[in-house]
Amino acid sequence: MIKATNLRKEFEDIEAVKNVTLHVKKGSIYGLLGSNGAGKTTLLKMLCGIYKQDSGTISVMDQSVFENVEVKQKLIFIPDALYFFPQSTIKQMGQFYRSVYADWNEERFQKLRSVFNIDLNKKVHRLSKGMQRQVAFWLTLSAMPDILVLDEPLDGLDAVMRKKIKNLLIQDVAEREMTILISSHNLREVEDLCDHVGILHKGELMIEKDLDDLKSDVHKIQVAFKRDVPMGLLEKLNVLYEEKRGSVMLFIVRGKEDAVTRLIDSYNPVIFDLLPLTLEEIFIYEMGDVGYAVETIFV
Ligand SMILES: Nc1ncnc2c1ncn2[C@@H]1O[C@H](COP(=O)(O)OP(=O)(O)OP(=O)(O)O)[C@@H](O)[C@H]1O
Repeated sequence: MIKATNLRKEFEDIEAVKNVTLHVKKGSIYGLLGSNGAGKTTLLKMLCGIYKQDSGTISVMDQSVFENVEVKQKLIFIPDALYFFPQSTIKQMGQFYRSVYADWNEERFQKLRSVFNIDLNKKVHRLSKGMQRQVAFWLTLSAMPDILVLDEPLDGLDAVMRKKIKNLLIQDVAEREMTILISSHNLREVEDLCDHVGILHKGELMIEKDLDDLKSDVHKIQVAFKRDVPMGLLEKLNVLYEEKRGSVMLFIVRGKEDAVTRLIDSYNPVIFDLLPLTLEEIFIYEMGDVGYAVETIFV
């Protein structure tokens, strides 16, 4: 759905995006993670056709996106800093969106009143920051985009509203294969939403991963044996990290759950637990140096 190859963007003295290649598949939710100043906003703006890249290619729905009205009809970008017309009410903003987006769904707009629960006749500028963000989602989801690009979208929303909005997004992905590209400086905030993750660090995409693969392939195990850990076992385990805690060993291993379990059971352990890992742990253990370099996005 979105394909970018060797993208580069420079501002005066800084190379904000360096040679980034990225692919977002139709119907997936791709989390673009990175610390402050990593280049997320710059990259998103290029992918939405707001900035023109200095070099590299971008294809959105198999077309170029820059100054392409047809593609922009189907793609909505919710920026970090929201913009609404001065003095406009939610209703008036809705009328504007309806005039711009051919797929505007009035029925949905009305239905979503019960989710957002804000008076349609309120001027958007008089609403709180979090409420303005809710209005941005309300308008966007009523415009039924095929692609949704979100720059730090959950900032300023309370926990209940975050959950509601995440559910609405997942519903659109499940029901009509909407594609979402979402940036965040916080992995935990989006890990329950994304199926793919890319980590941008100092303008470079360091890692791109399918989260399901990651989660099913890395495990934490606690194990103890009557004597020392059998030598043969260690040779067969793909150990990413190990630590001795008294008589219990903690290992982070890569491999399928069944295979790891069978292998350890065959050595008759006295204690054996296989525990789930958080994404944070997976990144830190599996990515080694890179994991540590991007630690700031786990805060
Ligand atoms: N319009 C601009 N003019 C000059 N420099 C810019 C401009 N926009 C971004 N930059 C620089 O490019 C780098 C990347 O900025 P960008 O806003 O893309 O990062 P980000 O990952 O979105 O950061 P944050 O999480 O803080 O929003 C920064 O060093 C920033 O100062």
